Amino acid sequence: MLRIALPNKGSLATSASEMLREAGYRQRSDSKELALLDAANGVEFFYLRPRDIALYVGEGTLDIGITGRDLLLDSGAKAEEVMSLGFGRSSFRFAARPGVLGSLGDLAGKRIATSYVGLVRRHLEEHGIDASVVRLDGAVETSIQLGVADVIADVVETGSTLKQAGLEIIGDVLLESEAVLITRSGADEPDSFEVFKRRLDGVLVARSYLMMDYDIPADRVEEAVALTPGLESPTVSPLHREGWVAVRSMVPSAGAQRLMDDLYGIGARAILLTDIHACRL
Ligand SMILES: Nc1ncnc2c1ncn2[C@@H]1O[C@H](COP(=O)(O)OP(=O)(O)OP(=O)(O)O)[C@@H](O)[C@H]1O
Ligand SMILES: O=P(O)(O)OC[C@H]1O[C@H](OP(=O)(O)OP(=O)(O)O)[C@H](O)[C@@H]1O
Ligand SMILES: [Mg+2]
Repeated sequence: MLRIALPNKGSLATSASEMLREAGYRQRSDSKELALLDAANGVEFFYLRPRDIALYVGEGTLDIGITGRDLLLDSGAKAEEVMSLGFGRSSFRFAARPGVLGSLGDLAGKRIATSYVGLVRRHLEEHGIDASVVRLDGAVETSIQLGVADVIADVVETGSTLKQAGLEIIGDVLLESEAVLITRSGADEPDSFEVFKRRLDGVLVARSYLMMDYDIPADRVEEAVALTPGLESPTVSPLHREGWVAVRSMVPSAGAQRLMDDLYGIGARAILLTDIHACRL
């Protein structure tokens, strides 16, 4: 039985559950459920605070987990990233009132409020900066207005929270984060982990590719196939109409409309795009 830690609430919870559902696993219907057994697939899910997930996995209490890269690195747990999952993207940044800091060098002697003390301390150490770190649970943007800190270090997604608080970003991104699949560092691969990873991979591919079909004169097929090489190799089948063939190929969703225009331009017709519901490569 593969024991898997999943976010119980917050920014990652819904997307993580959706991804697992798309991969064919049972998911809880009530957000108060703490654990869920999917016996048919040989897995058991435990719904935990995203911040605690790396600890459970690092200690070996649970085999694998889904959490944010920033939370994994902040925790210092003995767990490592196996695969990035393409949702929950954010960046981790310093911010302050305009004019307070010219550059990150001016952080020395300042009070920095954050919920990610591990990340911030490591960054300060690496840059030889002596500043004090104020640990807060959330709403860190308000700490400046309330006089508890001079600078904050926090997750930025759209930037609207910073804007509302009248703060501006300072310096470069400390970390680009997204949801990641994690295991215990150095552990043997748990049973059935390969199948689990392949299923998640299948979801990522199904989300980022479409299936394209078109008909084309046989003498243009090499040109067309160069535009739609597929992942392995496109399927080319004969058509009843003499001198024409049908081509079927997976194409990246991004830019698919442009690709249809280009194919039309070289003589392809009946160009169809369809969703891929699930896949194993
Ligand atoms: N807009 C966002 N706000 C906070 N975290 C985000 C956001 N977008 C993505 N994330 C990611 O979600 C993870 C934090 O999730 P967590 O559930 O702890 O915080 P939260 O979404 O702020 O929830 P809470 O309601 O408990 O404050 C981090 O990996 C973070 O990078
Ligand atoms: O860049 P944005 O799109 O505005 O998102 C980032 C904000 O969202 C999160 O706060 P949340 O609403 O989770 O409140 P919290 O600070 O109490 O965790 C995070 O801590 C930032 O404040
Ligand atoms: Mg939050």
